[in-house]
Amino acid sequence: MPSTVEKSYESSDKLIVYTSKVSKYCIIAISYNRFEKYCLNPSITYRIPGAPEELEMGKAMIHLTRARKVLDIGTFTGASALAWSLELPADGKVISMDVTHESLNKAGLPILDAHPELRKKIDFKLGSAVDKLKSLVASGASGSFGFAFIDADKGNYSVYYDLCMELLAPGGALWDGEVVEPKDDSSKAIDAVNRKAAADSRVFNTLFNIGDGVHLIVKKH
Ligand SMILES: C[S@@+](CC[C@H](N)C(=O)[O-])C[C@H]1O[C@@H](n2cnc3c(N)ncnc32)[C@H](O)[C@@H]1O
Repeated sequence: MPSTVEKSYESSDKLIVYTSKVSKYCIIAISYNRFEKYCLNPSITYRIPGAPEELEMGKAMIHLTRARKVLDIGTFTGASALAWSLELPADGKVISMDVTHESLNKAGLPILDAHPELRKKIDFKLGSAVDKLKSLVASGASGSFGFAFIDADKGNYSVYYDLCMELLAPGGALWDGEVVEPKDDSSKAIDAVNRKAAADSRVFNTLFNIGDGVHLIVKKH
């Protein structure tokens, strides 16, 4: 039987459509539909922004953990970074990283430029996320982040997991953006990090049927 877990904007499932209608997606106020429209362009490699329900759930985690600093691994258009910035206090910071800023420049920055109060909370870093995370560790930032969202190249998920565990404070939440049955190299890499978290006594972990599946991992106190 095919999986019924999918992002709300791709779904015709009545329950998913209903729950997404009832949920209040604050990011829509900041033009989520503009991000979606950009992503419909067939020339875009990564056409998938985080689904609104995933971004809203992440925002709830930022609120619950009272995070002041957030890691956003995989910027793409900037939609997820923007969502986290909405929930952070005025002096909060999102460190968002990507190997390209093409989609950010075309889709996210024009939206953020109209919201300087959000733009100032986001530090967009260009380059390999592994290198950027290692630099943060080297700069003494270990244990200082309250929330991390992993949503980039699947082959590096295990490395991202280890580096985020180092950078997160106890009680911090790690959010791994996709869960699928292991078939190809990407889904096998996601499955491997899911099993790694499940076997890691330093964390609580649970898989949610939200969007196309989300793994929430919380570093224990
Ligand atoms: C699924 S998209 C991210 C979506 C975004 N988080 C959102 O919610 O809109 C994945 C992104 O990861 C980036 N990426 C791929 N490999 C990377 C790497 N080694 N380091 C940093 N970013 C990478 C891609 O360029 C792409 O923009």
